[in-house]
Amino acid sequence: KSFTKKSAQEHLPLPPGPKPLPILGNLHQINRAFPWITYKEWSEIYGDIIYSRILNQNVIILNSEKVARALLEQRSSNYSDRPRFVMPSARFGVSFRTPMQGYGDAWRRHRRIFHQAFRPDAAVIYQPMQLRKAHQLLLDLLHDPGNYELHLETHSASIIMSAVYDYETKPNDPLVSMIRGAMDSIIKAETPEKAAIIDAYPTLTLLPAWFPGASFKRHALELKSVLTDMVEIPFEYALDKFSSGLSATSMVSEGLARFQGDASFELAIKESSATAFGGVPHAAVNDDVYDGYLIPKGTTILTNIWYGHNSHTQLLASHRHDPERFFTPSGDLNDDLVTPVWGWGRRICAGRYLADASVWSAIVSMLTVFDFLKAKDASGKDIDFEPRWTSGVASRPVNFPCRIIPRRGDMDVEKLTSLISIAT
Ligand code: HEM
Repeated sequence: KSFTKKSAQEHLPLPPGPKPLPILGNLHQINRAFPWITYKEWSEIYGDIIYSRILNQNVIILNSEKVARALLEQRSSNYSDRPRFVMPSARFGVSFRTPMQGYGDAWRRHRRIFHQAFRPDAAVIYQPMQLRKAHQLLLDLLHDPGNYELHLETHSASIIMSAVYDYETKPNDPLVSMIRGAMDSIIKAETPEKAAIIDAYPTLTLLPAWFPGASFKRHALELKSVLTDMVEIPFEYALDKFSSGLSATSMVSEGLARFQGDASFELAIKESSATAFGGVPHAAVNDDVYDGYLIPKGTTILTNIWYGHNSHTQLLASHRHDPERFFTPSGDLNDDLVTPVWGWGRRICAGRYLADASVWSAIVSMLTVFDFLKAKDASGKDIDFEPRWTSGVASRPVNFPCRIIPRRGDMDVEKLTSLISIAT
């Protein structure tokens, strides 16, 4: 019976998509810096579920929240795997972090550790620390508004370092710089499109690192050493603190206390704690059928979160400043929590409650104290600019000229410090 079902499935069409070339597939048609733009253009022609081929890999792009939910949430057990090579550097043994784990026991251990530390009722423990970090962000912005990008990055890194390792960051912290450097490399270079090229031509990995064109290998080897430091150094710090009985609540101290003596968990705590951020593809475990189309086993599933957002919430583009989108016609808050940012199904972001509270406390604190305005030129006219975005597996706005000025004209560091101490 299962044989008949399988042969019937094999004759089903694949989802619609652009015509592939014999070896390249659709690789040549994809905007490699901003693939989501290509995926959006394809969706206008082919719809919400698109089949494409990158070299020898089947890639299905989900371009709407509806299809993403139908597959990744409602059929979660079939779509909770990760592609074999999410990252090019996985070829060189860089695959210990939670987002890259296949759907199996090691991943389950990682998720348990995250869940214990960051489930909704546990994540509230970190709120006083998050508020303290939001206040530090205000002081940094007041003192040195031109470097706002650095202050925002320091804010999010220092919350993660505190919640995961109970590590208090210092100004210009070397550990934060190291982690920022490693994350930058991952985001820029470790895209699923590049992983597909190396998966199709594994012999490329045999080229010596100095060979022209083998830059990915040089990069992967460098990344391997940076990532090893990123896993070992903060973990050793947290372990020492835990052993001396001095540690406050953190993901590592909670994990060590709970699973002490279980070697597989101790390794999982070390590996999972190095995870700071994910935006990564899913993979289909078995053949599946959706809307009359075949989704073959092993297919890489990419959700175009960017497009999902821009078509989300009554087609109001997320890049427009338009708070009205969160109100009902009668003026009450609607129930839109913009959940697609966290992904879907069993691989949904494991740090979402912590991250949500960090973003919220930082935004409300900044809006209370500052106005964010366009920068002015020498003649006092507003400087207009076209927003630009970084490329890679995650994207953020490129630094743009702006003025961050206190809403109260008499605000200085001393006043702000005293206001903060009254508020806490
Ligand atoms: C605003 C900040 C954040 C955003 C937008 C975000 C978003 C995401 C997204 C989209 C995924 C992929 C979900 C999927 O595959 O469907 C993910 C995975 C993940 N995130 Fe986050 N995340 C954020 C912050 C964090 C933080 C602070 C932590 C940890 C403290 C964290 C831990 C993880 C982990 C462990 C995974 C992998 C889950 C798995 O593969 O099972 N994230 N995140």
